[in-house]
Amino acid sequence: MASKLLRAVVLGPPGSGKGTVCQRIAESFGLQHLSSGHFLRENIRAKSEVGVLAKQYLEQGLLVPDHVITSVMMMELEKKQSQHWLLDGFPRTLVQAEALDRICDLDLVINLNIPFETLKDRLSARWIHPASGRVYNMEFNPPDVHGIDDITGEPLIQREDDKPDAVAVRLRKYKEAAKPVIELYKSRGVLHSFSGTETNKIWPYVYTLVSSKVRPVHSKEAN
Ligand SMILES: Nc1nc2c(ncn2[C@@H]2O[C@H](COP(=O)(O)OP(=O)(O)O)[C@@H](O)[C@H]2O)c(=O)[nH]1
Ligand SMILES: Nc1ccn([C@@H]2O[C@H](COP(=O)(O)OP(=O)(O)O)[C@@H](O)[C@H]2O)c(=O)n1
Repeated sequence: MASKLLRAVVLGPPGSGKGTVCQRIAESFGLQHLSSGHFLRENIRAKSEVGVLAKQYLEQGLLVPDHVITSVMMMELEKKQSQHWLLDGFPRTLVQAEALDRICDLDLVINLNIPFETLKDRLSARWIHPASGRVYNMEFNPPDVHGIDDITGEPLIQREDDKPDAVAVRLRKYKEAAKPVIELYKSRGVLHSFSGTETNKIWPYVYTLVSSKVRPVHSKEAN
């Protein structure tokens, strides 16, 4: 078992289950889950300089400029230098992947391949708890009480960019931007792709893969 700190990335289109899989990996292996989308939404809520700039892009389903998201993520990664980490939503373009290259060597890239129709269905039923980034789905993992976060009791919301028009733009943009990133990681031999329509079926394979790099927090098998 390697003792070095894990540097991992989860790639996949909107709705592919990056957040869901990252949350499970973070819980099972005790590593830091860093979601670029969550950081952007936190900045928007706080009306920070980055948030004000990013808002217009997120609302339209567009990617924020590379230098903006890269500087947000570099600041976060600097704070987590001594921990295992897992990136969700970053890098999304080749320029972002090259910036990440300058600060670390990735050990593992998990790529989620999910059919287009499945993505659209999932996003229309996604609800989030904005403060924590916890993700629910009215069919897959509904909250205990409709519209309420299980942990805090606060209201859940639907993301503006999960509305059908923005979803169509996001899915199209994802493909163009992600292709060279996927090619880069494939050529390095760190890319592991998983296809399917159900996270619960993909998860045991992801668990086994991550177990080959980091020790699970609890020594029970994935289920
Ligand atoms: N029906 C269904 N929904 C899922 C499955 N896996 C994840 N979801 C839900 O699909 C939505 C998108 O997943 P999320 O992890 O947020 O994807 P991301 O956009 O790639 O981070 C969320 O509402 C999840 O709860 C699944 O296997 N089946
Ligand atoms: N590297 C990134 C990550 C997110 N984003 C923005 O944040 C939005 C939400 O990203 P996310 O990773 O939370 O969600 P999904 O689009 O994967 O569902 C994206 O649609 C982009 O507008 C970005 O511009 N650049």
